Amino acid sequence: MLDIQNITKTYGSYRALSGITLQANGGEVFGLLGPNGAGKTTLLRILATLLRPSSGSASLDGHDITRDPEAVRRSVGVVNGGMGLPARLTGREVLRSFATLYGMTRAQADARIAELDNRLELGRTLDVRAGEYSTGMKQKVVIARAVIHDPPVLILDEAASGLDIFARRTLLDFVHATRAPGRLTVYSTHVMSEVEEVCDRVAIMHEGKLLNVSSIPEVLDRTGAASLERAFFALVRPEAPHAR
Ligand SMILES: Nc1ncnc2c1ncn2[C@@H]1O[C@H](COP(=O)(O)OP(=O)(O)OP(=O)(O)O)[C@@H](O)[C@H]1O
Repeated sequence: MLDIQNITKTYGSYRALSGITLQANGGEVFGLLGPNGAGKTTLLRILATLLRPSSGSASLDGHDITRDPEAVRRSVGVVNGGMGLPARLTGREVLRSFATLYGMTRAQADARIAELDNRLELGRTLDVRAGEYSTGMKQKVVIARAVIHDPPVLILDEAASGLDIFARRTLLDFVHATRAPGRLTVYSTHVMSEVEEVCDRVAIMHEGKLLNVSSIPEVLDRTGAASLERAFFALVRPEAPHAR
């Protein structure tokens, strides 16, 4: 479902990604975990065809990111920090306009909005203008907008950032409920507890490099660490005393 082969990205002389190779499968919630600057956003922007890799290749749902970016964009929904909503539109208007862009009829759009209302508890966000939203309301509509066309691949980049515990819970429950054969969610975060809760496997990144890809029990086993946080330190600084 996701196949990344030796992706490198340089900004001038700075190497943000060094030869990333990994695969993720349908049915998985796949975590991307790393501290600020690890390269997670750069990698996800490349997968979403918003940025070109310096070298290497990747395919998503069978579509090559450089040869067939249009097909990749149809197959993927993306949530990242930089997405605004038009202040004068209600949630329903935002979702209907995006549904139209994806070629959906009004009836299809409204059926999908009703389904997403159910799963994301959109509630009054649908009928209130985006300019009046709280952070949690905004993020719910941003997520609904990303998946309005029911893409097989969902990319969430720090999607829980800034959310209160209710909105965070709705998001994590949505991610759980979205897990299905033929569907992949890539969940990027620097928050270990979110990975522990929702991810089947996790890629641990640091300074543009991939340190480990496995399930959480496997990385604990490999490092001899008692928690994911300690496993991270064991991978980054094996000599440090807090690694285990
Ligand atoms: N346009 C750019 N020009 C130069 N350097 C960049 C650019 N975009 C990112 N970088 C650098 O590449 C590195 C990786 O950044 P990236 O945003 O991918 O990391 P991240 O893991 O998503 O971290 P964060 O959680 O802080 O967003 C960082 O050192 C960053 O400063």
